[in-house]
This record gives sequence, C-alpha cells and structure tokens, in this order.
Amino acid sequence: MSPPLSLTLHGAAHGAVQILGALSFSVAPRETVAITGASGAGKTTLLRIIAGLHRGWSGELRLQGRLAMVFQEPVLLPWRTALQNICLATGASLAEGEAALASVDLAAKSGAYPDQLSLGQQRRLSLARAFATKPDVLLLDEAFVSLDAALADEIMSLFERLRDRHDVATVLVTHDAAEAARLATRIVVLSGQPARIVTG
Ligand SMILES: Nc1ncnc2c1ncn2[C@@H]1O[C@H](COP(=O)(O)OP(=O)(O)OP(=O)(O)O)[C@@H](O)[C@H]1O
Repeated sequence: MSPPLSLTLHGAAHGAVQILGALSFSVAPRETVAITGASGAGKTTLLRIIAGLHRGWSGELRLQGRLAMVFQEPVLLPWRTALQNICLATGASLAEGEAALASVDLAAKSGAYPDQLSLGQQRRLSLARAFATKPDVLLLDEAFVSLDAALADEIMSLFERLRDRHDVATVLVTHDAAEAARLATRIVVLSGQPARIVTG
C-alpha cells in the first residue's frame, strides 16, 4: 500500500530566492516525522508545500485521504463557540463535537468563545478540531511553542493520546530537539542554502 504522504521536491523558492533544494520523503500511517533545522532553513515552507499553501515549487506531491493542519497561532472563528468551531469546520455532529472537546478535556468550555479561552485551551481546541476531521495526514507547525513547560507537556500528551487512537501520518515542524525526540518516530533535519535533508 502506498504511503498517505510522499513528496519528491526538485526545489522551492520565495520569489527569486531558492529556499529548498532537491529532497524527498514519505510518511507511513502511524508514523510521526519531525522536521527540524535552523531558523530560516525552510521548515514551514516545506509544511506549507504539503498543505497546498505555497506555490513556488516543483516536484511531485502524493497525498491520500484527508489532510488537517494545526498552526502555531490557533486559527479559530472568534464569533463561534468552541463547539461550533469544531462542528462548523469539520461537519461533525453535535455529539461528535462534544466528544472531540472531551478528548482534550474541554467539555466544560463548549459554549465559550475563543477570546474566553487561554492560549493552552485554544491550542487544545485546535488539536481537537484537527482530529475531528479524521485526518489521514496531520501537519503541525510549531504547535507546542510559547507555552510553559508543564502546559507544553500536557498538550503533547493529549496529542500522543489522540494520535495513538488514529491511523494518522503526522509531520510536525519544530525547532525544539526535546519535542522532536519525544514525539517523532523519525527526525528529518534540513540544512544548507538551499536546504536539503541532511539526516532522516
Ligand atoms: N512570504 C515570504 N516571502 C519571502 N520570503 C519568505 C517568505 N516566507 C519565508 N520566507 C523566507 O524563506 C526562508 C524559510 O522560511 P521558513 O519560514 O520556511 O523557515 P523556518 O525553517 O520555518 O524558520 P523558523 O524556524 O524561524 O520559523 C527564510 O529565509 C524566510 O525569510
């Protein structure tokens, strides 16, 4: 069976500046690949290529099934409650939305609006919404940064619990070596200009 995600990149640029060189990788179901590398190496650009959010690249991307992405800043509808943020975005029923909230310990906040939630709660809501789409491929862009250590640990545990319930292939971008070592089954390191995979 072919993997849910495989990418063969000839190169990628922002305008005239070549950011990424030739590289390729694929991710199998239940695998978590961490993309690491120095600031500016092109990690987010690589993730945005996979998500279809960056146009300046050539190569071949094969994606099978549904894709969900969690951004560094939670992207939530401010005028909708936590429950509506899940149901409207994913097509989940109210019962499924409630279950998704419970899976990230937010059952008591279903009627709260995003600005009534802490950053940690907004992150948990984003994670719940991503998993509520039942994704085959999940992309996480620095989803655990800007949180204190205890909160980051708690949200990583929630992610691990949700991931282990789904046959999802995950690609996460992080500059945090400890986070990569904890969460990833494989670590891909980007380096150079244009960047290539130096380990992975
Ligand atoms: N919209 C843009 N227009 C022009 N250049 C860009 C744009 N977005 C990113 N870049 C440049 O592309 C390079 C790679 O950026 P990218 O955000 O992919 O790196 P990164 O590895 O994710 O960095 P960081 O760890 O700091 O978030 C950087 O040199 C950056 O300045």
